[in-house]
Amino acid sequence: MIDKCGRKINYLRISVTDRCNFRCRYCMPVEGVKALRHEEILSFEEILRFVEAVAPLGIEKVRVTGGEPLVRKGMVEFISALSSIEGISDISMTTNGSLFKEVSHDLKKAGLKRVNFSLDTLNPEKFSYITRWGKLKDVWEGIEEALRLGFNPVKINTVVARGFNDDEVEDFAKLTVEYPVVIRFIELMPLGDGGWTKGRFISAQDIKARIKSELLKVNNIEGNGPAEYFQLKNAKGVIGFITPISRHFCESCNRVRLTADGKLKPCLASSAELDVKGLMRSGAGIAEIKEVYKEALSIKPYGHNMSYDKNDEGRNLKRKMWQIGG
Ligand SMILES: Nc1nc2c(ncn2[C@@H]2O[C@H](COP(=O)(O)OP(=O)(O)OP(=O)(O)O)[C@@H](O)[C@H]2O)c(=O)[nH]1
Ligand SMILES: C[S@@+](CC[C@H](N)C(=O)[O-])C[C@H]1O[C@@H](n2cnc3c(N)ncnc32)[C@H](O)[C@@H]1O
Ligand code: SF4
Ligand code: SF4
Repeated sequence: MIDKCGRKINYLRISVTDRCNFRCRYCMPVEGVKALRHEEILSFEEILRFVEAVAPLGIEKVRVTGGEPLVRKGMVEFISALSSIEGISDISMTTNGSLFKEVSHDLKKAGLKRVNFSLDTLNPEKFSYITRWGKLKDVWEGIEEALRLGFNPVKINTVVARGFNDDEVEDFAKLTVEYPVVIRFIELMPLGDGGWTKGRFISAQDIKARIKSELLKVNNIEGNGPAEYFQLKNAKGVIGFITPISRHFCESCNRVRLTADGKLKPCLASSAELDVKGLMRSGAGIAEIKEVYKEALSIKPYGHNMSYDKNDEGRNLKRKMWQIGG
């Protein structure tokens, strides 16, 4: 479907859980996180019913995210069921990668096409610091396994934070010489829940400046993501910059989101949400689900006004990244 701003919406991001086995410092607080109760989150059957309803309205691509999607039991069966829905041609996952290796083969067989790993440092001690207790080795083995199994492309998302990993930008970029991965540097958004804010922000322009090697412009990387791409000479992989703050890409936005607790969100950076769970649990059928989806598109904002300028905490959105499905 085309929304009121003329954008083709074909991408649904589904958060399958608000739980996570990490507590990345820019994302979640270490304590005080009250996880949703089992009955508060959509069952896989409910999510599948929703996808079946919206696929005929133009949703072709589905990304599974969270929280950490792989902490939810039954992911392989869920991916398999998703991939059998008519019209869904691209199923991908965004994961911290720590639990990926052992289920990677089954996920591939079930129909998962692409994986984006989040990895913010290449230093094991810094990795345990940023995630609070994670092991870099687990994630790296997951990435290598994804490459071995032929997931394509394999993307690595790196949120760059001043004073934490801005000294590693060149090292990340150089990974693309040896590995056929897509490294995407992401600007820190004021949607975190860990107290990392304005002082940690670095614009993509400044991130780029930390790469001393020549960057050659590249087009057409598979995926829906809002990034600008480059390549180092003779590299197997590609480098991208995601610029939610310094250069908005909302005019080409193609996505809506379903939260773990069953709210349909037309935009990551808006508190607007429609209650799909309540609707489905009150016995609504496919036609009513379609109507609520159309309503979401009709209120999808043209853009966002997240910024660090108004106050240091950014905007007071009702939900943070881990609760929306970053
Ligand atoms: N402002 C904004 N940022 C987004 C949006 N979607 C994703 N991002 C940012 O981009 C990062 C990467 O997102 P991914 O989950 O890897 O998904 P993607 O970029 O859509 O992925 P591909 O389909 O592989 O291109 C997220 O962690 C966010 O920081 C969005 O709709 N708006
Ligand atoms: C919320 S996580 C959910 C999926 C999974 N747990 C993971 O880490 O990939 C999705 C993405 O959001 C990013 N993210 C979290 N907080 C962010 C923030 N404040 N600004 C920018 N990106 C953020 C993470 O780095 C990760 O790449
Ligand atoms: S970024 Fe992902 S892995 Fe890290 S705390 Fe947030 S949801 Fe968990
Ligand atoms: S901020 Fe909203 S409108 Fe802009 S790209 Fe993200 S979801 Fe789309």
